Amino acid sequence: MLALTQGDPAGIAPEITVKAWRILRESGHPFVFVGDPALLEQHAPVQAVRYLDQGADVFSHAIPVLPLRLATPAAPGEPDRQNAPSVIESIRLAVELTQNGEASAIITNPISKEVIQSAGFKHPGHTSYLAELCHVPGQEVMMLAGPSLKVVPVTVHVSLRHALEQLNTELIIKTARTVADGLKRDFGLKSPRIAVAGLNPHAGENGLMGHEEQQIIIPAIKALQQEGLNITGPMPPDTMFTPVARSRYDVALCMYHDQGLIPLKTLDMAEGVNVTLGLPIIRTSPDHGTAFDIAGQNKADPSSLVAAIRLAAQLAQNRRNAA
Ligand SMILES: NC(=O)C1=CN([C@@H]2O[C@H](COP(=O)(O)OP(=O)(O)OC[C@H]3O[C@@H](n4cnc5c(N)ncnc54)[C@H](O)[C@@H]3O)[C@@H](O)[C@H]2O)C=CC1
Ligand SMILES: NCC(=O)COP(=O)(O)O
Repeated sequence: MLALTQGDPAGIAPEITVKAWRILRESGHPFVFVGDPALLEQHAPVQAVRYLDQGADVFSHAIPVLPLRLATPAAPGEPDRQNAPSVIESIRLAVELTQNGEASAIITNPISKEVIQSAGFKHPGHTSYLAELCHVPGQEVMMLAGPSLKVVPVTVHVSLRHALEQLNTELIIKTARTVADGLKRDFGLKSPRIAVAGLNPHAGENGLMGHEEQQIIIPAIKALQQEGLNITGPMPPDTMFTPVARSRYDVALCMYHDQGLIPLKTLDMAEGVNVTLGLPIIRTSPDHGTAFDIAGQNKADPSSLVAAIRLAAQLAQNRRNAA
């Protein structure tokens, strides 16, 4: 069974959950929503369950819900930090259910980093919180996967200035190893082809436009090649996302968040999925955020959540087959 978290109750999570259920009840891929049933029950039949495996019998006629209560009723588009503890508890509980084997994977609905951090949450997002809950802090790697492209940002939710300060050879090496392991284990690629982006225009053009390529990126690539990884670069960032360039690699290792997420969302916004590599559990998520601007207006596209649920089920199956 798959566990789907609540997400921010004032965003589009309730709407895309209902829409995803309508799509998936036909094709299978049952999930249990871990959250407040009040968010869904005006829009779809809902049935409370005590155990996740009860969800299988329920899913064809109602959304199975493992109930959690919000502190205050949700108003679409008006996030309230009083509900942050319930948002966080949904994630914690879904992870626990995955760790104890009740769930085969977790899919997280979007949360607002600003809202939960204003309520005292110490993590920049799900990814590092999941690693803490799984007792592997620092091992987590964010990958965005779509039909056209997979990208991994080496530095993630920090300012661009801070990203430059964080970037170093060891971080690139550690990230690339996790990516190679994850693509082999969960995606079934025998020797994943990793393309490393340069940082500077024209990948620095031999030091003419910056030295990070020679000082940081090329030493990492050489070390990883010596370990046997199928890794190339640094590639000029402005041409590495053309169709021809993309056909030559399985995943692009990008030096900062938007270097990878802009091409990914431009090409694959509807079906892009955020996958956390480096965890003992499987976690996926839609590639988009809370979309407070359209919450409650029946405008939200559930495709990315549906893709995230399908991919989580596929990855769980791959792990079962491998075991
Ligand atoms: N996995 C997660 O929990 C993520 C959370 N966020 C959080 O979401 C909040 C808002 O972030 P933004 O940068 O504004 O990104 P966003 O993805 O929420 O919205 C950007 C634009 O895309 C539109 N959009 C997003 N998803 C859509 C969908 N399914 N259907 C139709 N239109 C959609 C929105 O209406 C908005 O105009 C922030 O607090 C951010 O931290 C952002 C990305 C991922
Ligand atoms: N830009 C991706 C994003 O914000 C998702 O972060 P996380 O909550 O999955 O850590």
